[in-house]
Amino acid sequence: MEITKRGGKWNMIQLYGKRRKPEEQRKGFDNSFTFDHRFLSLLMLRLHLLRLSLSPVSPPKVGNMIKPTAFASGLTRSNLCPKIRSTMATFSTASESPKLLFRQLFEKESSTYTYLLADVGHPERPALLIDPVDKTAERDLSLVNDLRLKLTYAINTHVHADHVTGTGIIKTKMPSVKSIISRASNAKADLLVKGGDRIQFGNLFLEVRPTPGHTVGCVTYVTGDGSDQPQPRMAFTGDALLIRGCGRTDFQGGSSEQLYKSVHSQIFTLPKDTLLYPAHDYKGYTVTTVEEEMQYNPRLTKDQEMFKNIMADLNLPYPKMIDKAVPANMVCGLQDLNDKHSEPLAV
Ligand SMILES: N[C@@H](CCC(=O)N[C@@H](CSS)C(=O)NCC(=O)O)C(=O)O
Repeated sequence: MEITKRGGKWNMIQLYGKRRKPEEQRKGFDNSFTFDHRFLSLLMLRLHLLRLSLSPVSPPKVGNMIKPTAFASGLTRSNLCPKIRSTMATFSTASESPKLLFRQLFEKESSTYTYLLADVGHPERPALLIDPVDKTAERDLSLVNDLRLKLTYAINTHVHADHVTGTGIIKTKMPSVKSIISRASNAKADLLVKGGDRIQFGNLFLEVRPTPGHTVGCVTYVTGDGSDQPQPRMAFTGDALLIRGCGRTDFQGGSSEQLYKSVHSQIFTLPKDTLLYPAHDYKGYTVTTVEEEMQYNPRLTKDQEMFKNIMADLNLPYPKMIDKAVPANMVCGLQDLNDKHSEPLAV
């Protein structure tokens, strides 16, 4: 390849190129070869394969699991020739380093945050939504679509009392999406999780931590611990911990004693720089850290007895939608959709 500058423009005379048509030459185009991206791609692929043939062959290791990811998209060992087989395995390692795409989304009527996470380093771009809301489910799906993600899970941190989850609508529009909630919530969903479980999306995962107290089944989802996982870690605390606040404890099996223990044992023990993302904010905050809340949270920095008194004196009115929201969320938002939805739910 030769690169020249003529008339203030750089021109590439490329080995894999295409000569310009005579009429283009007459119009004053440069009469050298034009650059053709298809040929460049071919050249780069050849160089890449040459490089791969010199590197050791091993499938990607994810935690304790060996993932045969080269074969995840319909390719099987039997339909690959031996030479391709070895390069495919190595190729998948190189192309699948986890890379987190993260979006914080807001539903203004209930002041709810929904979170979109995806592994865009994985060829399938698997994604999950945490705490989607019915009113903004279409917006969330349109974003998933725009970003070319494959939505795998719609996850709830708990049975919400102030809004209906978007999980039902999402499952109706995208039946392959699996709903997730904690087993302790006693709600119905495709997958029921408990403390210690991992929710895998591509080569990234969320760890489930039980954080009861606002409701019996509240959990916090934390990004994985490991050098191949996002740093700093991120925790999606639902209503257990709000920025400079916490969830109320006066219904759905709430307990201030339990909430205090949950936050101190499951959230404040995370690394200090862990980013905390709550399910609601009523003051305009978006994110906080473990360190910040351990220092400034006006409720949770107190001792347990004081915390109990603070919570007992909150005197908040019941959420306006509680009578509609709780029954709907006990079936992950599928209450009006069951006739249209044939997939059985696991209890
Ligand atoms: N006004 C809202 C409900 C507000 C509310 O009660 N928020 C809950 C989380 S949603 S159940 C909460 O725990 N708040 C804690 C606090 O200190 O504000 C409505 O009517 O929907």
